[in-house]
Amino acid sequence: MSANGLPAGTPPIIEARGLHRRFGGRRGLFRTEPTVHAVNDVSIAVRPGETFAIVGESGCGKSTLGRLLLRLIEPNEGRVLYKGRDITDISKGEMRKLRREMQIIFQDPFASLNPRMSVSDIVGEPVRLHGLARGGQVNERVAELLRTVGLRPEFAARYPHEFSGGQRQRIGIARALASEPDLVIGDEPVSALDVSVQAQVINLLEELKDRLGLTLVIVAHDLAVIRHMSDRVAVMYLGEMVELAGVDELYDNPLHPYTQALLKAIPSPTVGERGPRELLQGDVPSPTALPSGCRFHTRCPHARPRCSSEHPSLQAVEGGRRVACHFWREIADAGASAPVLASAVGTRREMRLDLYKRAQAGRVSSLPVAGRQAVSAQG
Ligand SMILES: Nc1ncnc2c1ncn2[C@@H]1O[C@H](COP(=O)(O)OP(=O)(O)OP(=O)(O)O)[C@@H](O)[C@H]1O
Repeated sequence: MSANGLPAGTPPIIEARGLHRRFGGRRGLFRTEPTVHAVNDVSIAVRPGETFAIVGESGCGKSTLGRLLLRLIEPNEGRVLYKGRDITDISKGEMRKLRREMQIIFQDPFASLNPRMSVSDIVGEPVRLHGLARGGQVNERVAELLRTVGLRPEFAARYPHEFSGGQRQRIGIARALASEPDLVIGDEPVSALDVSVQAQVINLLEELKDRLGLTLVIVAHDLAVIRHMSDRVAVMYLGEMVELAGVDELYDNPLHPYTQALLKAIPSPTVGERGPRELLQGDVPSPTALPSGCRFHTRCPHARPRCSSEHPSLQAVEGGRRVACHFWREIADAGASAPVLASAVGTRREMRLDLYKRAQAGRVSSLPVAGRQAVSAQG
């Protein structure tokens, strides 16, 4: 076995090495625009066939990292490797060819589909573009793709506004699958959907992943969703990866105080089932004025003087885990990682029940209002 957990000689399907991405910083006549440090020195290696999740609060750089992996935006520093090949500097033409293998599902199924295109054109476009079928075969392929995502082939003649949120996301998934990709990045693929529909779309993604042998990278802020479907999880805070672990290890025994806080903030399906939900104190500092030392020290309940002066490196922990905290071992020894979380987040079946109960209780506060109103119960 190699360091990334793959049999020796098998490259990760996608790999980030020391990626940095900054926005802004332009000099004007009278003032310089602040620089946003969106992604700072992030390295990950995704194994073929796994579901790899990237989680964290809004603004922590998850989406930027997802887009860097697909080269939809360029890094300021660092490299991106696809199946062992360095694709950081390849030409636009070469990248276009590779796009067939690397697809993205966007968060907002209302904004991501062209309202003037029929479903047949939306799903058929990548099929034609990549020369995967011609003439009447394109329509056959569109019908097959619609069936694959649980939609009726007759829907091909309709337009996006005729569908519910869940159905639109299925159309987005069909489009992503149309080019027969190996790697699909889902950028918050269910967070704009009603909670009752979220479970259906998650189940669909899982099923398609197994059936089509895909690798999934899921970007999300909802840890309950991630628990259900991922193999490994990278937790990000202010542009940095602070913890990386297998999903069960992370949920049963989170090591980083930020991961612990995120898990404690997951709403419980039943009041009294576990301790009170503890919301993370304070706001995320601005990515234009990063705190010194550990970036989480301004909100960390375990912070000590060293945390504000010395930046913690990402340390290797047993079992391929990584954590960036000076005091993770002492915190774990003191029992602060709250093992109650294991049962609180629960098994796959409990997770479905959790999503269902949260929907019943109307606990969908993280959803955009437009998404909530427009989604029908059909999914
Ligand atoms: N094109 C851009 N121009 C300027 N700043 C940007 C741009 N894209 C992202 N940012 C900033 O970079 C930081 C990280 O953004 P990013 O969207 O990657 O975070 P995120 O964790 O995915 O958050 P969200 O879930 O809200 O999308 C944020 O401060 C954001 O405002």
